[in-house]
Amino acid sequence: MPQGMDRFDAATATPGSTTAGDGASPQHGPGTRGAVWARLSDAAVAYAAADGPRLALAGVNLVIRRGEWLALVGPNASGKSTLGRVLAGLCPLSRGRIEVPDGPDGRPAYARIVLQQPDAQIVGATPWEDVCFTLEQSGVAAETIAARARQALADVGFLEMAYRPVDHLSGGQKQRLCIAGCLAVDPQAVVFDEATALLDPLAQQRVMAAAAHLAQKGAAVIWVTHRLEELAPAQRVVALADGRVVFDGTPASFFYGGDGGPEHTPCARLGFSPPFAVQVAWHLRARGITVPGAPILPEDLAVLAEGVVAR
Ligand SMILES: Nc1ncnc2c1ncn2[C@@H]1O[C@H](COP(=O)(O)OP(=O)(O)OP(=O)(O)O)[C@@H](O)[C@H]1O
Repeated sequence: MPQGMDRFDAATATPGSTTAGDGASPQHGPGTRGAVWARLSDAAVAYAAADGPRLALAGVNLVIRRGEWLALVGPNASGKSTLGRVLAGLCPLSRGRIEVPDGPDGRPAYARIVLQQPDAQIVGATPWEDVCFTLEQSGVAAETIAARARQALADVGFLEMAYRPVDHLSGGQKQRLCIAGCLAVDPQAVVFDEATALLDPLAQQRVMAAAAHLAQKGAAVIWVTHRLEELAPAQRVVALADGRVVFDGTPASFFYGGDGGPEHTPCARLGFSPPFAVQVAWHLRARGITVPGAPILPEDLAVLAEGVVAR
C-alpha cells in the first residue's frame, strides 16, 4: 500500500477519532445516498521540485458523501487536480490519511476519474470492447458483463455507436465513453477533472447529464472546473487556494454570501468573475430590485422574469 494511504477498516474504525469533517465514517456495502464515501484528515501532498519540496495540498480535512455533487474550484495550481488524484488513489499522501470503504472486490473503493484528455483512459478498439474490458478489470461476473455494458452505453446515449471504431469518435464522444465505463462498474465516486474543458456546449450538457445520472445512482461526484456556471448542479462547493480549503458551502453562499455586496462574496474574494446571471442579479439588487433566491444560470433569471410578467 502506498505510504500515507490508509485503507479504511470498518472493524477498527472509531468514528470521531480524527479531526476531519463531522467524524462520520465511510460506509461499506452498496451504500445509500448521504452515506460517507471518503474522509480526508490533514491530507498533504508535497511534490519534489528543483528548489525543494513543493506543497500542493497542505492539510486538507474533508468528508465526502455518496450521491453528493461536490464542485471543486480554485485558481491555477491551487491543488484541485492533486486532490482529485488523491481521491482516485493515484497520488500518495505525504502526510495525513485518506479513508475509503472497500469495494465489492475487497480493494479500496477509490474514485474513478474522467480526465480532460480521455484518450489515455480508453483501451478498447470499440466502445463495446472498452466498456466490457473495464467491467472485466473490475472483477464483474462474466455472465453479467454484456447486460451491464449494454445498459451503461444506453445510459449515455451511445448504444448505436457501440461498434464504431474508437478512432472515429470525437473528444466529447470519448468523454461519454469514459463515463459509460464509470456507470457500468457502479462506482462509489467519480472525479471529473475539467472533463468539459474541451467540449462544445451540447457535449458539455451531455457529460453533465451523465454525471447527474451517476449522482442519482448514489455515487459521489467530484467536479473539478474553472467554469463557474457548472457550479449550478452542485450541492456543495469546495474552493482551494494554495493547497488549502478556503471555502466549503453551497453554490448560493459561494456567489451571494459574505454579507457585503458582490465584491465580498467568497467567489469574488478568490478573484473569480461570477457567471453572467449572478452578475445580473447583483446589478438588479443594486438598483433596489428584489431578486429572490440565488440565480446562477440564465434560466434561473428567466423563471424570475416570468413571475414578474405574470404579475
Ligand atoms: N507531478 C508533479 N510534479 C511536481 N509538481 C507538480 C506535479 N503535479 C502538480 N504539481 C504542482 O502542484 C501544484 C498544484 O497543481 P495541481 O495540478 O494540483 O493544481 P490545479 O489547481 O489542478 O491547477 P490547474 O487549475 O492549473 O489545473 C502546482 O504548483 C503544480 O505545479
